Amino acid sequence: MALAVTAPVSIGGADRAACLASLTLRSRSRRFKPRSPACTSSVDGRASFDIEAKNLFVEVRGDTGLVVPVLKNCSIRIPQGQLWMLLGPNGCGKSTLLKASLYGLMRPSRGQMRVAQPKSFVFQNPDHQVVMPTAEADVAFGLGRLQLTQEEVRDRVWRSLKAVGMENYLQRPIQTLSGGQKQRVAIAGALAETSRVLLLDELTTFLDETDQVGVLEAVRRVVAGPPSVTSLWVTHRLEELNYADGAAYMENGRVVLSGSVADVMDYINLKKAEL
Ligand SMILES: Nc1ncnc2c1ncn2[C@@H]1O[C@H](COP(=O)(O)OP(=O)(O)OP(=O)(O)O)[C@@H](O)[C@H]1O
Repeated sequence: MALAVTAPVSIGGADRAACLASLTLRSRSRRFKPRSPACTSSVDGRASFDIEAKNLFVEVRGDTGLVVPVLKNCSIRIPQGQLWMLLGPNGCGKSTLLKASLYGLMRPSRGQMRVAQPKSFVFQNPDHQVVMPTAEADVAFGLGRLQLTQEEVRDRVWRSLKAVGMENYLQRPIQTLSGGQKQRVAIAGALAETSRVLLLDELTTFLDETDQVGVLEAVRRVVAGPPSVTSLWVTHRLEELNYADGAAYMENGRVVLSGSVADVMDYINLKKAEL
């Protein structure tokens, strides 16, 4: 069955019922209760979003010097205090959208991007981010520019490492940590800077299954807070959707579907079935 999706939609009704029978991917049992992807969390009852892109365009200059559009009228909204996964085929613009969320890494040419502050980006390869000799020194590194006492720094570092389950590794030389443990140190660094938004780019690419689950569970704990954090995670791994409150799917520079994990899974399975 062909499904033409040109704007953010959710799949429902007869289409959905007809497709469910052919699905091959089912959600594994979840270890947490996802929040409603359409939740409202502000005091006045209106929806509150920590990440919001509206009709965003991003262009880059290609190797030949020509300007290449990468994001084309891309829109997305991530509710406060939720973990959302961003999926889509290679080259559709996922990382670009994440980088556009951090002005400076990639500046939109048109449209609006609003991301709550402070915000942090965690890279795919922790070796590009975790640079100090010990876990403690690395998490403390970003705090140097703040006017904090030594005791405050120590306290923040410990609390941040504890949030990702790494409080027993304070003095551990970085080169002796696994990839997943380094990723958790990188996340702790963002938390120590009291980041309200975490932008996460394929964090588990280089990790085995144990480390993958360790990082996913750490991010879930961090998102739950307190204080709660909002997170957008780019992934190709469908099993990671089981940890998300919501999901968005991109194609050709724009978000074509955004909402519940079940809807995005259904859409991906539909696409697989069409191949
Ligand atoms: N600085 C740049 N110069 C030239 N092309 C770029 C640049 N940045 C991104 N692109 C192109 O924009 C497109 C989208 O790239 P992006 O990395 O955002 O995709 P992606 O969906 O994250 O891909 P993947 O899943 O493979 O990581 C690709 O075709 C990429 O080659």
